[in-house]
Amino acid sequence: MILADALVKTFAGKTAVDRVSFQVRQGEVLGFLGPNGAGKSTTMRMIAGCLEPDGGRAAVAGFDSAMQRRQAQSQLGYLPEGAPAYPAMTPRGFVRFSLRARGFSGAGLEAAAELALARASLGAAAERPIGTLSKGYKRRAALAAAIAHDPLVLILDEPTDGLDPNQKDGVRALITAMAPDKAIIISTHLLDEVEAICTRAILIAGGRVMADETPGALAKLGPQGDLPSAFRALTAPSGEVISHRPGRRAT
Ligand SMILES: Nc1ncnc2c1ncn2[C@@H]1O[C@H](COP(=O)(O)OP(=O)(O)OP(=O)(O)O)[C@@H](O)[C@H]1O
Repeated sequence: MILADALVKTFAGKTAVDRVSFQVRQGEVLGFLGPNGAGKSTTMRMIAGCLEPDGGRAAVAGFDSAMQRRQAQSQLGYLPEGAPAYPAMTPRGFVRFSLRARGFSGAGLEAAAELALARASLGAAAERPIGTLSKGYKRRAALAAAIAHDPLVLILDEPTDGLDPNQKDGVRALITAMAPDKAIIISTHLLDEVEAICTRAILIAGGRVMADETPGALAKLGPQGDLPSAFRALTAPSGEVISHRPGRRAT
C-alpha cells in the first residue's frame, strides 16, 4: 500500500535522503527510526506528496505521490511534525473543515467527525480554540483530522510527541486498533514505542536505510541484543549497511 522506490532529496547540494526504498503492506506498522536529521520527515513528506523527490518515486495505494497527488492523498492520513492547525478553530471545527475539504457532508461528515474526536480522546477540549490548548491536545487535534476520513494509509510523524504517559498509551492503543485495515508508518525517537506497536522497523541514518527488520531482529543486531545498542551501533557515523530485508510488494 505504501511504496518508496529509490527516493532521493537534496537540499542546497546536501543529500538528505539517499535512495531510500521500502514497501509497507496492509496490517503493517512500520517504525521509522533514526537520529536527528537522518531524513525521516523528508522521506515521509515525499510519500505524502508534500515534497517532490529529486529522484525515485513514492506511491500510496497504487497512486504516484507526485504525479497522482490528489488520488494518493485521498487514501492518506498524514500527521506532520508539530501540530499544524488553525489556532482560532476548535478541534471539532478543524476536523469538520478537513472532512469538508475531502468531500464529506451531512450525516456522514458528522459521524466521521464524532468518531475521530472520540478516538483521539479530545473530550471537552474539542470545543476550545486550538491556540489555547496544551501541546498534547494540539497534537491530538491534528491526529483526529488525519484519521477522520478513515484512510487506507497513515503516515504519522512522531504521533506521541508531547503527550503524557497516559496519552501516549491511548494513541498507541489507537494505532494498534486501526492497524489491521491499514498500512501505517510512524516515526519516533522512542524505542519502547517501536517494541510496543511496530511490526517492523527501518533505521535510517545519513539519509540511507541502515536496517529493515522486525523490532526483535533489529534488537539482535545490537551488541547488547537490545534496540538502544542496535540504534547506537547502526547510526554511528562510520556505519555500513549491515542488514536490509527486501521490501514486500505494494498492494
Ligand atoms: N526545507 C529544508 N531545507 C533545507 N534543508 C532541509 C529542509 N528540510 C530538511 N532539511 C535537512 O534535511 C536533513 C534531514 O532532515 P529531516 O527533517 O528529514 O530529518 P529527521 O530524520 O526527520 O530529523 P528529526 O528526528 O530531527 O525530526 C537535515 O539535514 C535537515 O536539516
